[in-house]
Amino acid sequence: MTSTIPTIHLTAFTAISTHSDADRVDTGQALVAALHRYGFARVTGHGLAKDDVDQAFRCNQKLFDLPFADKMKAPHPPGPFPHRGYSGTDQSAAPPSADAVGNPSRKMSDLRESYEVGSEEDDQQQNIWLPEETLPGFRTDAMSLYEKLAGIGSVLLSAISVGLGLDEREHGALEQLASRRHSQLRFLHYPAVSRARLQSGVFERLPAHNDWGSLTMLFQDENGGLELRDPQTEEFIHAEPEEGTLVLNIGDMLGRFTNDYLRSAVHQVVVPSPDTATDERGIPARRSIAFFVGPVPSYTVATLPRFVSPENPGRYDPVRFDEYGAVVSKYHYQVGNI
Ligand SMILES: O=C(O)CCC(=O)C(=O)O
Ligand SMILES: [Fe+2]
Repeated sequence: MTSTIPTIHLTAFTAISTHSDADRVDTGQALVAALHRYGFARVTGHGLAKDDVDQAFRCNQKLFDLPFADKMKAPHPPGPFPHRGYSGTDQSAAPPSADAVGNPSRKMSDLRESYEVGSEEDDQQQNIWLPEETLPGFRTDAMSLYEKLAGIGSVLLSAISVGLGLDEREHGALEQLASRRHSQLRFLHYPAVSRARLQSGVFERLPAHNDWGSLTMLFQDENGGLELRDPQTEEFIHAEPEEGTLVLNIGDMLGRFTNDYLRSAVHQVVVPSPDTATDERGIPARRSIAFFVGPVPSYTVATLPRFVSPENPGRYDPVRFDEYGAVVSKYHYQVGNI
């Protein structure tokens, strides 16, 4: 693996008064260059305070540490929609037999649990909450995190707009790709993997996929595993966890909007190689928090004319975000990716 993930310092956009317009153009262009070349970047100076990140991971831990029966008080409904509440399997149940371990049809959810949250003002999907007494403060904390991350999503889009040099009309179209009421916050927990299970083969915790929104911000704990595919070499690059850094990746909507000038990034979460399992018990658990920025569901995403030319014909027809999401999420649900 030769490539490294570029790091962009966003302070020109998050500490406005101490930076000039020229700084913002430099930052925007550096961000766009990274997203054009790779479809992803690390971002520092994003404006989410360390305390907020720590609090978010405490929330993640308390949530998934609950007994399975408690987590099932807010179950994700069957099917991909609404994409809200808890998905996972009972980790305390008997581990699968050796046969089941080698069986590729085993549900991926054995290796992952998640909890999805949206805006309280989302008119399409309602949140599914645990009873307050089951996890006091979770609802308030999750909503506060949602709002902060939605704000950072808008800042990132502004930086992209400056970097692309969009005019006012084009900027208006880009802004439609981020709806504060229709984005999604996802808490993820990948349980520890025992030595016995590791020896049965290395598998993904989350198979390779693209996100279908506009862009995704990802915070991960110190236990790595996230890999992003370099679109030129097609090699996966390991995103080594770094404190204070989020990993930004482009989703399908921004890919379509820019005719792939900004590339929707293929990414996955792998179980670290068994050789790295210094712990007798195997590979430790991993936690992450993803925030998916997306358009209003009824919005039709069309490629900006500036990205289309006779040499570079348009690759995509306009598509309504909800119609696109319905097809893609149904697929992901069927294969067990969500
Ligand atoms: O957990 C991670 O690092 C990645 C999560 C992810 O890609 C997703 O939820 O779409
Ligand atoms: Fe993803």
